[in-house]
Amino acid sequence: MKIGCPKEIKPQEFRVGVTPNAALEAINRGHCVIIETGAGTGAGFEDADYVAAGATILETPAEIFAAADMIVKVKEPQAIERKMLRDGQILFTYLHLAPDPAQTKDLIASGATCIAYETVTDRAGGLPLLAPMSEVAGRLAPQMGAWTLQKANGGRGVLMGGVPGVRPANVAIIGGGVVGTAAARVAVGMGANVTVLDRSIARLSYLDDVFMGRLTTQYSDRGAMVDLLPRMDMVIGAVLVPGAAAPKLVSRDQLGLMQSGAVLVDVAIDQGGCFETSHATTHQDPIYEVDGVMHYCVANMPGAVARTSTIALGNATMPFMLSLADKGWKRACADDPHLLAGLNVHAGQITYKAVGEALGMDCITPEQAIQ
Ligand SMILES: NC(=O)C1=CN([C@@H]2O[C@H](COP(=O)(O)OP(=O)(O)OC[C@H]3O[C@@H](n4cnc5c(N)ncnc54)[C@H](O)[C@@H]3O)[C@@H](O)[C@H]2O)C=CC1
Ligand SMILES: CC(=O)C(=O)O
Ligand SMILES: [Mg+2]
Repeated sequence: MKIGCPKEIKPQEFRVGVTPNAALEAINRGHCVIIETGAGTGAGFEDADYVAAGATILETPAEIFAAADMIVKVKEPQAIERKMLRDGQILFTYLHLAPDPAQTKDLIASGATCIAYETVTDRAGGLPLLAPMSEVAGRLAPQMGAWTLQKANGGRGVLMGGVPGVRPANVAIIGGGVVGTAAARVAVGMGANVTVLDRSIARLSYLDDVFMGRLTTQYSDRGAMVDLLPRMDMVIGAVLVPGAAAPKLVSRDQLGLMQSGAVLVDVAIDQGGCFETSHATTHQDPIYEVDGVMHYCVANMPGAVARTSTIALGNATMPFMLSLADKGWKRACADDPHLLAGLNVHAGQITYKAVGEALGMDCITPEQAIQ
C-alpha cells in the first residue's frame, strides 16, 4: 500500500503523522511511504531522515493526496485538505467530528474511509490512540493555567505553590481520566491544592489510592460546582464521553460565582468544550476573558511540544497503521473490533453512533460498513 503523510497545516501544529521509524517499519513490510517535504521538521525529523528510512519525499500536499491509498495525519483535515480526499481512500488521524458538522459533511461527501484515532479502543476499555496526547495535554494544562494566572496575562496573580505563610492555588480538575490524572500529577507537583471530580467512583477510588492524600476527590455534580467555583483559582476541564460532544459543566451564569482573574483551562475543547463560554483558541492567541474569568482553550495543546508528542503518538499509531496497510481497512477492522471502533465515516455514511446523535444525522453501524 502507498502510505502518504502531508505536512500539518493547522496553525502552530508542528507534529507529523508518520515518524521515520514508522516509515521504516512500513517499508520493511513492502509498503511505499511518501512524505511531504518538511513535514517532520517541526518535530525534529528532516527529509533526509525519511529518505534514509526508504521513503520518498514529494513537494506538495496535492501530490501526496493524489498518490496515497492511505493518508496518515495528526489533526483533523482542514477544509482545503478535505477537498483532496477521494472515494475509497483511507484517512487515519484525529477527527473529533461530534462538534464539527462542516468537517463531517465534507468527509461524507469525499467517499473516503475515515478512522479516528480518538475512538479506537483497547481491551482495558481505554482509548490507546488518544491516551498519549492526553498524557501530554494533561501535563501541559496546569503549566498553561499557571501562566494564565499571572497578572500580565489577565490572571489573579496567584502562584501555584504559594510560599511559606501564603496558601497555594486551589485547582479543580473535572474528569479524572488520562488528562485529569496527568494534570493532577503536575498540579500536585507544583504544590497546588488539588481537587479532582469525576462521575466514576471507581476512578475517584483509584486516584485516592495512588495520590495517597495529596489531593481531594469529589463526585461531579451541579452541587459540587456551586460549592467549588467560588474558591478555585483554576479549573481544568478534562471530561470525555467517547466520540460525543463534551457535556457543558460550567454555565455562563456560573462564571459569576468565580473570583475575578480565575482561570478555566478547557482541555476538552476538541470535543466542543465543557464550559459554556469556551471556544477553540490557538497557540498564537491562546487566552481570552469572559466576565472577568480567563479562558485557555487550545484544541491542539500537544502541538506545543511537537517532538515529544510526535514520538508518543507514532509509538501508539504504528501497529494500527501497519495493520491497515498490510490487510486493507476492511480486513484489518474485521479482525480487530478495537480498530473497527475507530471507524467514523465510510463511503458517504457516518458509522459512529455518538457522532450521528450529536449532529442529528443518520448513521449505520461499523459492522454494516464492513459487510
Ligand atoms: N486540547 C487538546 O489538545 C487535547 C484534548 N484532549 C481531550 O481531553 C478530553 C479528556 O480526554 P481523556 O482524559 O483521554 O479521556 P478519559 O476517557 O481518559 O477521561 C475522561 C473522564 O471524564 C469523566 N467524565 C465523563 N463525564 C463526566 C462528568 N460529567 N463529570 C466529571 N467527569 C466526567 C469520565 O468518567 C473519565 O474518567 C477529551 O475530550 C480529549 O479529546 C486530549 C488530548 C489533547
Ligand atoms: C487529541 C488531540 O486533539 C490532539 O492531540 O491535538
Ligand atoms: Mg485536539
